[in-house]
Amino acid sequence: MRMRAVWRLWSPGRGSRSVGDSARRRINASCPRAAYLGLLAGMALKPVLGKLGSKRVVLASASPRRQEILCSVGLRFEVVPSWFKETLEKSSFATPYKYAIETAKQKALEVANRMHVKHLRTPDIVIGADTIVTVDEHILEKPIDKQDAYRMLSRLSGKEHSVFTGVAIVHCNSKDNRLETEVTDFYEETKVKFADLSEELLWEYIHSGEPMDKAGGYGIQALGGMLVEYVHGDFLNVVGFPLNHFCKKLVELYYPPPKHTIHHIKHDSIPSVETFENLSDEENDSSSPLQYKGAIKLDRSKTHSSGGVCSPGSSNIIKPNCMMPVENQNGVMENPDKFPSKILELLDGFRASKALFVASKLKVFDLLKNKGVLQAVDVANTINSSVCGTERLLDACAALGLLEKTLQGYSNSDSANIYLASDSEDSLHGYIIHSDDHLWPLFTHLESAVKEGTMQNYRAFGKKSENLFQDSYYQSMEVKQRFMAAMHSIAKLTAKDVATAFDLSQFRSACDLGGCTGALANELVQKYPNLKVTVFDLPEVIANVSHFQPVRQHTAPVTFTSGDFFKDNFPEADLYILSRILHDWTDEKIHMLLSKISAACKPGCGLLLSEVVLDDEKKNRSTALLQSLNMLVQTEGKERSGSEYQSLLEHHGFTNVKIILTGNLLDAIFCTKC
Ligand SMILES: O=c1[nH]cc([C@@H]2O[C@H](COP(=O)(O)OP(=O)(O)OP(=O)(O)O)[C@@H](O)[C@H]2O)c(=O)[nH]1
Repeated sequence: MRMRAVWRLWSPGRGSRSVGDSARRRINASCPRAAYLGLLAGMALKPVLGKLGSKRVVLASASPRRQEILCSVGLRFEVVPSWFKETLEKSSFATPYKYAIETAKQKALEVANRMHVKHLRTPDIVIGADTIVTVDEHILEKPIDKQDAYRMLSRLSGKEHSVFTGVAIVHCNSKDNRLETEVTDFYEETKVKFADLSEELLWEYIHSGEPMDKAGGYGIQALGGMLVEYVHGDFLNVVGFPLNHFCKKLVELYYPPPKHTIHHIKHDSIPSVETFENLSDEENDSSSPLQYKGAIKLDRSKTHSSGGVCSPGSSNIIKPNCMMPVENQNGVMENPDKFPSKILELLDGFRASKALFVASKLKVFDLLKNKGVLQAVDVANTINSSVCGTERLLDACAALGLLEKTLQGYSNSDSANIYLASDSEDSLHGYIIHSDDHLWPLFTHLESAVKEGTMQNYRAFGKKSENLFQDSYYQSMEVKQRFMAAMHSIAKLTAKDVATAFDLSQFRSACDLGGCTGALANELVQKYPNLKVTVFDLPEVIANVSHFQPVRQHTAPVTFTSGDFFKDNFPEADLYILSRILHDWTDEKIHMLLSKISAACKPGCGLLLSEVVLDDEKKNRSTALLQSLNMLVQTEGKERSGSEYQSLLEHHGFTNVKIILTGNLLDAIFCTKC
């Protein structure tokens, strides 16, 4: 059996497939019931997603497979890999799965604590997982070297073994600055049987490099799939995350079924599709004040009635658009109406954005940060606006979670104090104003941009953009400062995650090409005190960087040098950085730039990119895909997928391309010059 044919099934190279695809294909071929359940899992998560949509969900895992499994069902989450060392004493656990659960729990708790203490960003939910393989009463984790992989795989050869994934879902709450956590955990077991493996096959597989970061030393979703005779149970559990069981847990946690319906639900291994679809609307949220709780107790004739009025106070009259579940003839709860909540939310999106923009522009958040609590009339007087208009704006902001409203008046929410006040360290004010003044007018011409396939700067601002940056962003001092403030906001928000995505400790000098205000550079010198970082950017930018510099920084200062990276020679360095640069340009210009960088790089030099990385199929990451539209209306560039970046980079002699989806607004890509 030769292995070359399916190589790259998983790696982010061209022709790679997502775990969803490869997993589904395999399940379909070998286990129709599992295929059915796999599909159900996707549907099941959707309604729960609505529930999680407003929460800050963190995946405490560096495993790209876990990230992709959860991404593929549309869950929105940040990735913060756990620093917990997997060194629990195995013999102290009565069963292997208890060990996996405890490790998963410790991984998640470590991240919850770290985020709470260090970053003052207490997540709502942290998910941790740990996958182990057990055979002949041995627990196998990830091999430490090739010999170890050999020992593991030869143990598995010709036998059935178990794969356990322990999962911990940690709900967090910050009370008086103390972190409170509530842990829900579970495990899933899948049995896998290996064929007899010849020495030659075994070593060929080990030399492919695939076993090294995988529990038991194999990746069932890729080459390792060829070693497998059968799988009994959840395939994705073997890959690293038991999605189906996870969905069931979420449903259990968020939608405990009303008692009298339990016996009606047809249980296969998970509740039927209809039951999950019932959950898709916020209005079914048991914590919602508009939940129409009483209606569930209606006698059947009333439940099936189609007339009447539905109001919170009149529980025994029901109309279909109240989205109450009703029983169908099989006794399964169904939603009579497919209410278009998602579409309505999108329809409203621009109103919410504009409310945020206007409140920011009128400095409402600055005012409330300084004054604490104010009545609408006081806010109106201070911002020189009508009382009736201000009151509606404040109410809308409160309903959107940006403000808090009590009898005493309006005050900032925690996140408004951190991100919306213009003087706060992590303020997004600059980006909000840029969005209102620059992106909003451009987006009003999205239709033309789509029809013509070009940027809309001329239509929006009456200026031809022959030289994008000179003509669009640096045409006046005011626009330039606004643009720099916007870039600074995003760079500050993302810098830590980008700077820590890869270990860059071997580098001594770095040059951030187009590094603007130096926000990422300043983060890098903090993390790597021995790294000398130069920011190289246009003279117009460099002339204005001073007031963006940190006040108290106990590291060697970042150096700023002016020049045009397309035309001028840039400073020598052993690490080059391009953050949000490539997405501005066409492939042709990118080739020009990468070829210059490649020529400047000695072998072993590194190149760090930070960009929004699209999934290869360009269908999952809506924020990233909307960002690509953003590039369409204002530049000649676009956002690209991991494979597209990989191919651009490899073309210029950069190898070992690694991508980390940080869960933040920018992802990180690292490669080295061979
Ligand atoms: O068939 C496959 N089996 C297992 C995997 C991958 O193996 C690892 C398991 O390791 P662990 O649970 O310790 O997770 P890590 O990768 O170290 O990430 P954490 O940060 O979460 O500790 C996991 O990545 C599985 O996906 C596989 O790919 N195929």
